[in-house]
Amino acid sequence: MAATHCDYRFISTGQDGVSNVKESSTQTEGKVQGHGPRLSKVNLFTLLSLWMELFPRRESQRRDNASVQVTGLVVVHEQRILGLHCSGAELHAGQVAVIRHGSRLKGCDLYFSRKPCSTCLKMIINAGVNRISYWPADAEMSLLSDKSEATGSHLQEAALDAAAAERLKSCSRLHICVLLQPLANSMLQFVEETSRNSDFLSRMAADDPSLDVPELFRKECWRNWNRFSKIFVIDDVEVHQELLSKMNLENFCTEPYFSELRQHMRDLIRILASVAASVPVLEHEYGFYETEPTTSGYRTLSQDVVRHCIIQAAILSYRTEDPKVGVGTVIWAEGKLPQCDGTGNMYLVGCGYNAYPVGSEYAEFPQMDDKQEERQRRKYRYIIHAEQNALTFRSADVKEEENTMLFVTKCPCDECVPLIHGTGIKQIYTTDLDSGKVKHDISYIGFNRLRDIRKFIWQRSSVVRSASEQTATHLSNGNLKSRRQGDVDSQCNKRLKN
Ligand SMILES: Nc1ccn([C@H]2C[C@H](O)[C@@H](COP(=O)(O)OP(=O)(O)OP(=O)(O)O)O2)c(=O)n1
Repeated sequence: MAATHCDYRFISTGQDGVSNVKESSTQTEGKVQGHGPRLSKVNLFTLLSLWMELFPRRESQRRDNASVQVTGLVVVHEQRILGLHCSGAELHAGQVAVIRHGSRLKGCDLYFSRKPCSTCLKMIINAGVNRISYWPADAEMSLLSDKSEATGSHLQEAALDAAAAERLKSCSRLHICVLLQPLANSMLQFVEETSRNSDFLSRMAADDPSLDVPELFRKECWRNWNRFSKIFVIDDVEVHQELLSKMNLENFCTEPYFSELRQHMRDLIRILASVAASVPVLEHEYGFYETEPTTSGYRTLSQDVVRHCIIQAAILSYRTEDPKVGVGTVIWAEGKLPQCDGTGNMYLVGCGYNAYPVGSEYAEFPQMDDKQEERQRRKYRYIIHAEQNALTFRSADVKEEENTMLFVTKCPCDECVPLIHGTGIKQIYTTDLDSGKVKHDISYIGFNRLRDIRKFIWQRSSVVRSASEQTATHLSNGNLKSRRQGDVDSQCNKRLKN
């Protein structure tokens, strides 16, 4: 499919090979073929911007003005993520980016979950940003007439804002466009299958073999899809076309571009729904809990924020280069600056996924795992782990006086544990499915021995655990089994299955 407009581009890797936005990826270019399907960088950044819009927020971070919508933002410099943001109570996402990055925005690409308003746009243009991409649904200044508070005057303001945004766009050299790429073949299926087999769901299956994990996963996907599609997909085709026209995207309204656009949007939302289902919402039953609670001065995050960060890591894992196992990491710190972001005082330190060394060519390094008898032909000595990439290419330093937290989708291994420790990370949020094991050429022994970092592990909640411990009793067959364990398990299962 051809690019449909000189400024607004819907990037296709299709028949005519249009690729006006070349993926000048650092460590991964040219290695897509031959591996399992992986997310393109454009889609990865787009998905992360949508997910940032959904960052859980406290009452004090909520916006009062319903016609200005919460917006997620990913700041990218030379294909690397510098910041993950969302609007705060007072500030729009674009304003947050200006406050957080200042003149470092020069040359950056910004991925917004909604078309930014003119107030943000003028500052972003002024900062010398390279490119802005936004999700082609409703704008930050809502253009939808059925918004409860969108009275006539709000809509008038929104129309004026859209006109100003157009004028700013046409008078600047900045590319403001819609970047979406069709997913690689079988990507949806691959994400569904791997998310269903996530370490988080596998931990639950190991805890309770009678748990119907596929069914739990299916329900979570469905719940997520219903929620996300209401926010990110305009159900009514005519309303969507009208919106696109208001944003000067009429070229998308013609067929077959319009149907293709909607299909790509829905596909990405399905990806988001599956990845989010890999860590199900099971309040009071499962969560990230500290195994050996310490009395460190730092507060612990709420379960919904932890889950949000873990899912950021899970999204990143779909950019892996490992032929079999994708791992993602994000590192966040709690800063001392006043809260301006919708994330409170949290800021991104770094993020990464497992991949071969930067600049390596396709198949330059061994790709086999333990199935290859000859150990020198296995991948393990060549792959850079997610944590290693996140630490190496971090966008901020780790400060001794701040609480820096690492979120990773697989238990840190013995190669990474000393690095994490040495960097000054204060908290780790992960799964311990592999902890204490030596699997193939990777050892996961050191994680248990880590003492001065607080570890929060995906597990049954302490309420459920202590209920079973208190009533532990020996059954006649000699196994230690809780008397009430059966009741608790079945209650838990009932809720999980409902
Ligand atoms: N905290 C971690 C743990 C692992 N890895 C990476 C290193 C490898 O690229 C991959 C693990 O590879 P394996 O194929 O050995 O994975 P498993 O042992 O999980 O596979 P399986 O259990 O299916 O044998 O994950 C990572 O980046 N960060």
